[in-house]
Amino acid sequence: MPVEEFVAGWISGAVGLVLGHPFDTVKVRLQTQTAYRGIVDCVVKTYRHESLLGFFKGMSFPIVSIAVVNSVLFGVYSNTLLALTATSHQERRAQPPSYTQVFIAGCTGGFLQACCLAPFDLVKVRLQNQTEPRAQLGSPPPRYRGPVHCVASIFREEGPRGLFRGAWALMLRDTPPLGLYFVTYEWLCRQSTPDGQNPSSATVLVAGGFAGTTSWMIATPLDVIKSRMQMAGLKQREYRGVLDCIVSSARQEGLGVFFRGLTINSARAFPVNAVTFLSYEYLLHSWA
Ligand SMILES: C[N+](C)(C)CCCC[C@H](N)C(=O)O
Repeated sequence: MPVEEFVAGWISGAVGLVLGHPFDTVKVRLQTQTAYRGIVDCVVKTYRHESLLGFFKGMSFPIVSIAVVNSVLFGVYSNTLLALTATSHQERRAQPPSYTQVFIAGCTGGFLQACCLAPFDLVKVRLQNQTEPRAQLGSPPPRYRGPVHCVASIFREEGPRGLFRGAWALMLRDTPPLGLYFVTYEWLCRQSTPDGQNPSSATVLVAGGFAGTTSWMIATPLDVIKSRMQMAGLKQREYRGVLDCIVSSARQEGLGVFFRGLTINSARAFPVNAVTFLSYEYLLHSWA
């Protein structure tokens, strides 16, 4: 099982995360809180109340987890293709896999990375939703002092299963859209690359960006549900499951609720995934 895809996935994921985390924080707040009138209002209030650091809340954990998660995603994707087509990453330029094989490999990687991501994503969302300003005299302390305290509190208050709150919604959010993610990337690369050659950096950037944007546009409704289920029991009501969350959210706030964060998800996804794919391809090419 080639290891370099896992390492390249790790590094490329971390690079993309730092670039995209502020977008992600605004998105999570728009999806789970009613305190903001829109993206600009959320950005202004966050900056005014919490300074620039407010946009990077909850990032320390994902820096570690995105390494694991992106490593699993790209490593499992590439090795599933190896199992399906008996070709390595380099050989696949000359012998491209079918889009069905790419979709299956992407879904496999998407499902397994979601299993790894669930506890980390829960902690990220809980910390991102803490809107108290940095510790000031007299201001109420936030519920969680940091990622480790958050894990300990969830474990104590909600039990070990509490760390996987929202996991089913996360798996539904990630599995088909990540299959589509890799199909979009492969299709765009092949449209602008002569057979048997490696795509240019510009092609990789554009294909990676559109792959990320397409995937996030498809995934946003379940991303809203996932975030709400992760916050349930704290500020939000408890839900009896994914379907209950979907029905009660639609009943209380209308169908538009499922597209909260779509704009910011799409805006964030293009640069983040352009950089992620470019660094991934660059690392594999330099290690070939
Ligand atoms: C499946 N879903 C759309 C949720 C994610 C697809 C892209 C994942 C990428 N690491 C990023 O953070 O953008």
